[in-house]
Amino acid sequence: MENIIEVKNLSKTFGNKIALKNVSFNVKRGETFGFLGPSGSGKTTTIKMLTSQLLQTTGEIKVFNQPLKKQKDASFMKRIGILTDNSGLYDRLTVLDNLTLYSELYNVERKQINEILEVVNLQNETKTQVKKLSKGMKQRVTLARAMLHKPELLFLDEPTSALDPVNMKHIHDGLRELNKQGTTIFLTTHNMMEAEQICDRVAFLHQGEIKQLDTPQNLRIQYMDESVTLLLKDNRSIVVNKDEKGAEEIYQYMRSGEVVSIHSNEPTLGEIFVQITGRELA
Ligand SMILES: Nc1ncnc2c1ncn2[C@@H]1O[C@H](COP(=O)(O)OP(=O)(O)OP(=O)(O)O)[C@@H](O)[C@H]1O
Repeated sequence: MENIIEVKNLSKTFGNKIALKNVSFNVKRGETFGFLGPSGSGKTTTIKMLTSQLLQTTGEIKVFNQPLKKQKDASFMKRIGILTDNSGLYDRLTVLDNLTLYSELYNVERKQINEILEVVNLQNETKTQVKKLSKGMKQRVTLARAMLHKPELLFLDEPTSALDPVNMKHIHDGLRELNKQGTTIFLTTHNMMEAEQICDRVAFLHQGEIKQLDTPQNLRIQYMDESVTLLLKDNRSIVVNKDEKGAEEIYQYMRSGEVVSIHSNEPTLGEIFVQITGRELA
């Protein structure tokens, strides 16, 4: 699969503060790629450099097969969508007027606004002024705006940080659908559940460096415990090693008909992150 983003030896320093250290990765066309890291690990800095909002100190970035600096033009901006914390919404305008303004800029059909409003669950707030919305609602309008023109490549910086579980699910469903329709998604998050649910591959960022990069499934297998858990009929659960002795134990429990279920002890992405970096994601 063709790379839509190529990053080689990327670094960024602010004065003597190193925000990003020699980071390299590729994002394939069609995938949802997650950049996971705790606060201050360099996620926003990376998104800003990938979207031409910030210049790198050293390293190369290619987007759509072109070095990035040559592309800061309208045609490039039309191919991407960006959600960052600075919302850029017009506070005194309604939700609908904000999106209409944007749709005119990007030649988006009116019916697409209604579609997107449903994706972000704001179909009943179209006439509400943005200044009267809650933080989570504003985040959803900003997200709607970033997705409205169904960009080839969508950058989302912590897209669901202010959302409750119901709206988070709405957004995840919407992102999956957009991805199915062909949008490549690059998202940052410190929410490992979010990453597990929607990302095809994830990079673990810690203090400006990529510590791991793989599919969630491969990471879970790589860091899997050498044991399995048996749930028995009397509600006991026992942990058995994956060795000859363990096999014998499992055999005995199976023979006596006590086993309800057996499952492997796969760690969550959050647990893997702690194993690698010694600190929590959130
Ligand atoms: N304009 C700036 N000037 C100086 N230092 C900066 C600037 N922007 C970011 N930094 C520093 O770079 C590091 C990475 O910051 P960045 O905002 O990329 O982290 P992040 O992973 O997005 O964190 P968060 O989840 O809190 O948004 C931090 O130590 C931050 O203080």
